[in-house]
Amino acid sequence: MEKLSEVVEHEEEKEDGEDDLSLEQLGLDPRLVRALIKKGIQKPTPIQHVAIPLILEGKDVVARAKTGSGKTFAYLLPLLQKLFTGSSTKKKSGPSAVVLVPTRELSQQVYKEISSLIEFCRVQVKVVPLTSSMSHSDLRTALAGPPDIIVATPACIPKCLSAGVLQPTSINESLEILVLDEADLLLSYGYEDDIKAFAAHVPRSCQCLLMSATSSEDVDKLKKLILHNPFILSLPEVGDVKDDLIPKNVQQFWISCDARDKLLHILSLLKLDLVQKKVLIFTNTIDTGFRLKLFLEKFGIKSAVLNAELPQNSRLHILEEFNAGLFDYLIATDDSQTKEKEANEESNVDKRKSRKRAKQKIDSEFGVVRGIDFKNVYTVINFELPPSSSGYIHRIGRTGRAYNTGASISLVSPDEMDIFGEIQSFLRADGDTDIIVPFPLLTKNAVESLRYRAEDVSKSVTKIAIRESRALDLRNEILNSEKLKAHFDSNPRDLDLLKHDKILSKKPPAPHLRDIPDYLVDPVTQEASKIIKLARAAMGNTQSGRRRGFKRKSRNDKDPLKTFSAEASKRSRRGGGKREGKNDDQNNRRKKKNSV
Ligand SMILES: Nc1ncnc2c1ncn2[C@@H]1O[C@H](COP(=O)(O)OP(=O)(O)OP(=O)(O)O)[C@@H](O)[C@H]1O
Repeated sequence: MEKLSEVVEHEEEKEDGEDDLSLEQLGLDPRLVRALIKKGIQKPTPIQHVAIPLILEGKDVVARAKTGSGKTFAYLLPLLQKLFTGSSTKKKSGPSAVVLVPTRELSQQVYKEISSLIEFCRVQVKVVPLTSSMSHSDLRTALAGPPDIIVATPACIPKCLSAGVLQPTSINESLEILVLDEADLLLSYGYEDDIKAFAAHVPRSCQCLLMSATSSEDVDKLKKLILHNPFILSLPEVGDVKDDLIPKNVQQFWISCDARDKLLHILSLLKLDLVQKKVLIFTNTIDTGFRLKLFLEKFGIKSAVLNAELPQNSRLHILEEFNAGLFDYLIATDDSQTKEKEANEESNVDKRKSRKRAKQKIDSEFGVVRGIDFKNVYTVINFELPPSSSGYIHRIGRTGRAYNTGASISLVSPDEMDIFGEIQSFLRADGDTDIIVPFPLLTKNAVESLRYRAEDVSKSVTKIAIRESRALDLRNEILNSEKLKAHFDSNPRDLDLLKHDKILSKKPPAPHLRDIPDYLVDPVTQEASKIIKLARAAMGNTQSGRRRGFKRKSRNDKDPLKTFSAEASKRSRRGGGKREGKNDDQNNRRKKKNSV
């Protein structure tokens, strides 16, 4: 039986916030409510509003809601509440709850979220994160006790079972709640057999929850495998938009350019201050990520890279630093398909050696994008389009999380028009106009003014330079990783000292490339950049390191992408700065979209 529409429709009626339920009214324990308030959370998101009472009642739930909609608390809060108030005094031989996630990064993230709630609530609940790379003795130690909650990737559980550190009978006797988080990804990460092996030991009485950002055959498969008679919650946010997969507070833009002009375009966007920080940039291969980093470095733009090749400690640390605002630009290489592509590309260079290297080095439980809660990312840039629409949705979902606003810009070359068309039609409701609109702030003149410098510099970023920097970065990070592991447990403050956005080129950037002289920038772009800076100041975003609270109230009126008018800038144009022909039309379309 699937029970959906009445719950969801009720939720949509409350969009204007008139009769929002408070956290207490959801039936949450006062300790949890206090913990949430300490974390700056005042009221539930729509998915929390619907899911929490059902989960507290003991129902199996499948929750599909867009990226950044607060699905983690939607299952964690009732899960913890059940453990706090659990009536059983019998000593358990196994965990009461298991949370399965597709990647190690997510496992850490969920573990930290649970730990901080437990700490705020001051209750005795033990949670452990497990990864399949842990040794048997580490797993044994972690499971001694036993813990109340295990957070793990699915591959871990069969490993624990076969190593004898977790007994099937203990699971069968103890397990009360099983969560499959990011369920749409669990099977695509190759965990089907692991989940099946585990499912055989899950008792029928166990409450099962399945959370996902998109619906797919994989989600249905998992649903059939694990859940009994669940409530299906699917949350489109706005009634008249087909199925708003990407939060409506994220504006999506694209820029058409040749593949060889992508470096030039991204330079123009960043150097001319046309995007708001923090910025997360996606590439499809690790080499492209390094190419971009080296190129930007030459212009004095420091960035860090994040990819599957880096040691796990470094990856976690890079994420922590970026979230803490220690640097503004992160270049991430994502996607499991990318991993294969990367391995294939390398194998052409030196088949045997490289294949071995690719296999060894690229972590199959790594996911940059999927489910990771990047904090305060305002702009996501697709330097290259991902190979699928769902990849696009997960990437863009790193901005506009919870009640924040954000923007995305995709650089699209002619050979990417097919996948771009697919993404557009995937997002578009029947008869609707395109959701991803041309980016209005970058003029042809602005781009051309930087062409000479960009082309000159891009020639110096050779394949050899890329290979060397990639090796150097890896070496540094392996060293960092060991130091990190040993040191930071006891000296958490020292985390700040270890920077990941270090310059990789041998020479420092030339001063004439670091600063773009005014005469090179046309008046329209100058104005756009000025507005972006003002807006940043008005939004309190001058220091990227400061964590901003979530504000329900829209900040659209201060958002330059919403207020910048082509007409106004034309008036102020002093001789020459001609905008790209399409932009007026684009602005009109954009305004129309924004008024929805
Ligand atoms: N009720 C709330 N009010 C404000 N912020 C919230 C609320 N609930 C969660 N958040 C914050 O919103 C952000 C996104 O939440 P979360 O990671 O759970 O999203 P998600 O739906 O799991 O996204 P994804 O599908 O990308 O994994 C987090 O930083 C979280 O702390």
